[in-house]
Amino acid sequence: MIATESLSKRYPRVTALDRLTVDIGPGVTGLVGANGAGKSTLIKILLGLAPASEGSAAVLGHDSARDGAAIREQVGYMPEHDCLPPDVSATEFVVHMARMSGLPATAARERTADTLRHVGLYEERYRPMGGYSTGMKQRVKLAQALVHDPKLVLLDEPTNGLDPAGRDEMLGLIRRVHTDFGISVLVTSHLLGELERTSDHIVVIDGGKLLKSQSTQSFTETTTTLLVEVTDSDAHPDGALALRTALAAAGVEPVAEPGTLPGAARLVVVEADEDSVYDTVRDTIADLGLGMVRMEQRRHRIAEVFQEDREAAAS
Ligand SMILES: Nc1ncnc2c1ncn2[C@@H]1O[C@H](COP(=O)(O)OP(=O)(O)OP(=O)(O)O)[C@@H](O)[C@H]1O
Repeated sequence: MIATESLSKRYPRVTALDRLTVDIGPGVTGLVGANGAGKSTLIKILLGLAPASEGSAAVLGHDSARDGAAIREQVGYMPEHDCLPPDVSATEFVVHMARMSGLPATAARERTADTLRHVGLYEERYRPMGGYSTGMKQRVKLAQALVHDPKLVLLDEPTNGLDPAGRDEMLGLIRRVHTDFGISVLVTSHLLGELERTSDHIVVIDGGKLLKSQSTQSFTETTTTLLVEVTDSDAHPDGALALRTALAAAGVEPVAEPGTLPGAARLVVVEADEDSVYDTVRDTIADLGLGMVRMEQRRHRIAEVFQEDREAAAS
């Protein structure tokens, strides 16, 4: 979908991209980096809206420096900042954007209605956008990126300014852009954890340089930490507590788990550094007469992988 080769962008005072070489395939790719890491600069170069200082970039096989118009025909772009005209409605605006992309009038109106419904805008779509909430504006920006049925969309910080519920809804919508329509997505965020569930692949840049590019799956490899969930029983109304106590007595000391996991209070967490721990856990649960709901190896969360990398670099 996207390939850059030693791509650099230098402004008089700052190097926004520094010899960035990266390949991005189909699916949903998260582009992560702190503010100022160079994400928006990369997107503008890919779209052919800004020239690179050095190196090259190709999108869907087109050279960004030469074929910007061909790229923009097949690619949707959701800019980061608020850029919607306040005095027109979402429908008028998205129809206009569809017409700009070359759709005939009837097709533009039909595609607009479908796309706005897909992003969750209904009756409000006839009202002027000046009165919209941030979440509604982000949805319109997403809709105009999708209306001409692109092969790829570049979404610049689509969750910016949203509350946690709005953020989750937007991330769900982005996932569906790929699963429902087969459109590939490059989505940027300064929050690593946020793209963990949404992306198939993660690219991390820092100071314009490539830090990592790998599948989300390989970021979240399994650990030796074992999560165990058990049922309660009449004899043990708090099954998890009973299991923790019995495991400690059997020489397997449960470890504390940060309360960030869903249902953390109901989970018993042990370090399974030896295979015998699995047997001890199973036998202890059977002896207590509890039901085992699940026993699974915990997966790394991406943020922890980076924490470990940073700690390794520091030591
Ligand atoms: N037109 C410009 N002129 C000068 N410097 C610029 C220009 N555009 C961006 N920069 C600088 O280049 C660096 C990268 O900016 P960029 O907007 O690409 O970062 P970003 O990762 O998208 O961050 P943010 O999310 O804050 O926009 C920053 O230091 C920024 O100040």
